[in-house]
Parts: sequence; C-alpha cells; structure tokens
Amino acid sequence: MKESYKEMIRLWKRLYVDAFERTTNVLPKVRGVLLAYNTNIDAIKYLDKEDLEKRVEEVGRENVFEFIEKPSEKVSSLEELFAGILRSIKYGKAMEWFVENNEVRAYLKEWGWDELRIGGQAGIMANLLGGVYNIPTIVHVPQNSEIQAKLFVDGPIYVPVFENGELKLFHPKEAIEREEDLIHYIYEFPRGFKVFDIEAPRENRFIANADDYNARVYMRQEFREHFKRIAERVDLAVISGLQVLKEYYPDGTTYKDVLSRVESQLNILNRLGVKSHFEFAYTANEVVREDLISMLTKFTSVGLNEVELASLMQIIGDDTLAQEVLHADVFAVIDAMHLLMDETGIERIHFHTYGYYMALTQYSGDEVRDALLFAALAAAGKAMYGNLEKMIQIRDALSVSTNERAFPLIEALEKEFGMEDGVIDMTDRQLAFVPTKIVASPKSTVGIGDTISSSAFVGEFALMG
Ligand SMILES: Nc1ncnc2c1ncn2[C@@H]1O[C@H](COP(=O)(O)OP(=O)(O)O)[C@@H](O)[C@H]1O
Ligand SMILES: [Mg+2]
Repeated sequence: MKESYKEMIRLWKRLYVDAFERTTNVLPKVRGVLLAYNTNIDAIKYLDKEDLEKRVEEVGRENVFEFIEKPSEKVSSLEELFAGILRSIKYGKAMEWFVENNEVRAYLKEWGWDELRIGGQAGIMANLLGGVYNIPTIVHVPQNSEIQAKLFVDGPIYVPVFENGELKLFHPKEAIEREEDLIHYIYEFPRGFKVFDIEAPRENRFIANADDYNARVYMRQEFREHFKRIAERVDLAVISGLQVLKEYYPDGTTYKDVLSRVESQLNILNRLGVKSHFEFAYTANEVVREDLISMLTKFTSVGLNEVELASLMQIIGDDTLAQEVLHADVFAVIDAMHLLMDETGIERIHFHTYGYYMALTQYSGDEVRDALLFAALAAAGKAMYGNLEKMIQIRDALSVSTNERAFPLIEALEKEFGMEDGVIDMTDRQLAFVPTKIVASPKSTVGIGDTISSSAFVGEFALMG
C-alpha cells in the first residue's frame, strides 16, 4: 500500500472518531424536526416456492404466464399480481405496481407477511431521529391505523392532534384512529430462487402497493389547516414523498394541486426560519421533475444520489454531463452540483453515492464535513444491523474500514482544488468530501439513503449551533 494511503487511513480514522463524538454531544440541542409526508406499512414476505406455485396454479398457470411478457404495470386481477411477481423473479428486477382492485387487496392481506416495518421516508426517518437520536420529531401520517402506529418505536415521536383548537402532541400509539392500513406488500426473493421453470438471476423484490393515500401525497387535515402551529414547534423540516406524483389524475386534479399546497407550507417554514431539506427520490415523470427543480428554490437543502442528480442534469444540463454523473465521476458531479445551485439558489446540496458523499454549501465550516462523517457511520450501522435501534450501533460502525477506493479521488481533489481534510474553500461556496464506510454484506439496504441525508442535515444543524 502507498505510504500516503496509510496516512490517509489514519487521518480519516481520527476525523471519524472526532465527528462521532462532536455530533452525538450536540444532537440534544435540536428542539424539533418535522417529517412529511410519506408514512406507510411495509409488509415483507419472503417468497416460498411451493406456496407460490400452488397459488399460481389456483389462479390458472397459463393465464398468469401469458401476462409475464405483457406487463400491465398495475394490478387489477390476481393474474396480473402473479405475473408481476414472476416477471420480477425472471429478470431479477425490482418492480412496484399499484393494486387497484379491492378483492386483490383483500387477497394480499389474507396471504399475509413475515415481517412488518414502518415504511415511507418520513416514517423511516421518524424511527431514526426520534427513536435513536432522541430528537423530538413530529411526523405526518396520512392514516394512523393501529398496525402502523405500533411500528413506531418508543421515543419522542409525535403526531399533532387538535383538541378544542389546542395543539397536542401524542405518540402515534396514543392517537390511533380507525383509519386505513396503507400497506406496501414487498415480496422478496434470493438469487437463484426457482419457481416453475423460472430462476432469479439476482435477488430482488416485487412491491404490490395498496396505498391510495401516499400515491397522491394525501395531507391530513391537521397539516392543511394548522400547518403554522405545527411548524412553530420545530427547528428543521425534512420533506419527501413527492416522487410519486403524476401529471394528471383521473378526477381532473393534477400534481400542481399538491405542489401548490407544499409550496404554501414551505412559505410558512421560511417565514418562521425553519430550515428545510428535500429528500429526492427518482421521479419518473419529467414534467413533475422539472417543477420539483423550481420548488428547490424554497428549500434550504436537498439530498440526492447519482441517478437522481443525473436525471436533473437531463433537464438543466446536458446528456453528456448526465451520463458522467450517472457513473459518479467526481468532477462531473461537482459541476452538476454547482449548476443545480446556480439554477435554484439552494444553500446546501448533499450528494451521496456508493463510497463517498459530497456537500456543496453557500457557507463554510468543518461542521459540514463532520456531519457527513456522522451520516456515513449511521449508514454503515444501518447496513450492518439492518435496523438501527441504539446509538451504540452507530459507534460500532467506527470499526468498519474507510473506503480506500475513494483515496485516489481525494488525491485528485487535493491536487485540483487544494482540498484539506476533505474541505475545499471555493470562495463563495464550500465543498466537503468524505470517503464512506462500506459494509461488505449488508443486512438490509432499505432506507439507507434516508438515513444518510437526515443524519447529515440534522447533525450539521446541531454542530453549527
Ligand atoms: N453496503 C453499504 N454500506 C454502506 N453504505 C451503503 C451500502 N450500500 C449502499 N449504501 C449507501 O446507501 C445509499 C443509498 O441511497 P439511495 O440511492 O438514495 O437509496 P434509498 O434512498 O433507496 O436508500 C448509497 O448511495 C450508498 O451511499
Ligand atoms: Mg434515496
């Protein structure tokens, strides 16, 4: 190993330890975080060959197989359901189809699950920020059914309830309503999974989405009517879940109806001085994507991965840049981040990819880098344990080695921009770069991106004091 790499290992080890200690010390300073909008139930089932074959036979094997190569992209019958599952297995592809039919929904519920987990970005982040970081967290739950409420861990996690016009905060379990179960049925299969003559080339999952609420970014009345009073209770807000928006809906409404409501809530957050982060997720519809870029102007911060940044460059950059970003070419990513900042004026852009993170900010301070390091520990802890429950699991991630593949990138950035300890002073902007910790055989990768972005955003705010 190069002598300079040994030094880098030592340097980053020290930076990681310091960042962990500093950040955990200051997290209690955060008065409150608001998380909106998507929360749901993830029902995970590990597919069983015999059970699946029997069910396919019951529905009619020929009918199901006929649909495998004619994907309907939605589920309105049992034939389509099983064709979707088999197609996902056949190609080893992650797929998510919306379940339109109530009888199919009843069938899915009857079929059952092996595990239930809180789902949706807001829901996942609530269990992290409230449950692990112990930060008072207000979460938007489109529906507060009993099954879902019980998936929130204990801790300062709240839903707002208005009683005689007075705002009260309750743990979801203390505010259960007879409302709908918003279930995302996740059918997982391992590589090599065999069913009939189909064999999975890789592990993956098929999701049958039986959730009308998050699909439309439904907002509860409390949030529509009393948003200001909820927002007054927090320092920070993290918004997510807008990626599902469609251009038009059958009832004549459009995505703009949702976005205008979100915008008025952002105006309130901005008037109150609440810093807001938008967690991007791949947004299939280009018209919606373009409007999301315009809306970034109202946010303080945005978090995205290489696929998402590339998809924005197709709109505000060019195809070459988009392609380079997609391959996480570090100089292209930096150009793209600058372009996105020029275009939107947003103060902070946090890019995450496999192996490194970067944050471009319109302010400076080592705190930005330290928050990224803390986030990388949280991500590695999550990958190691599958689910984070205790701060100590994040500390354990200190023992995972730092990604040495990022070291040549560090050398290149030091040479090109005079980066020091992961920080580049760009006069009116600062760029922070951190090599992350990669867990070789992760227990689960669901929700790691949300863990990374929310940890860094909240951590940075606490560190900046
Ligand atoms: N094995 C792993 N160890 C550590 N971090 C990982 C591992 N696998 C993935 N990650 C991190 O998780 C991030 C996933 O975020 P993202 O692509 O936004 O997906 P999602 O939002 O669905 O979780 C990657 O960018 C990478 O930084
Ligand atoms: Mg993500």
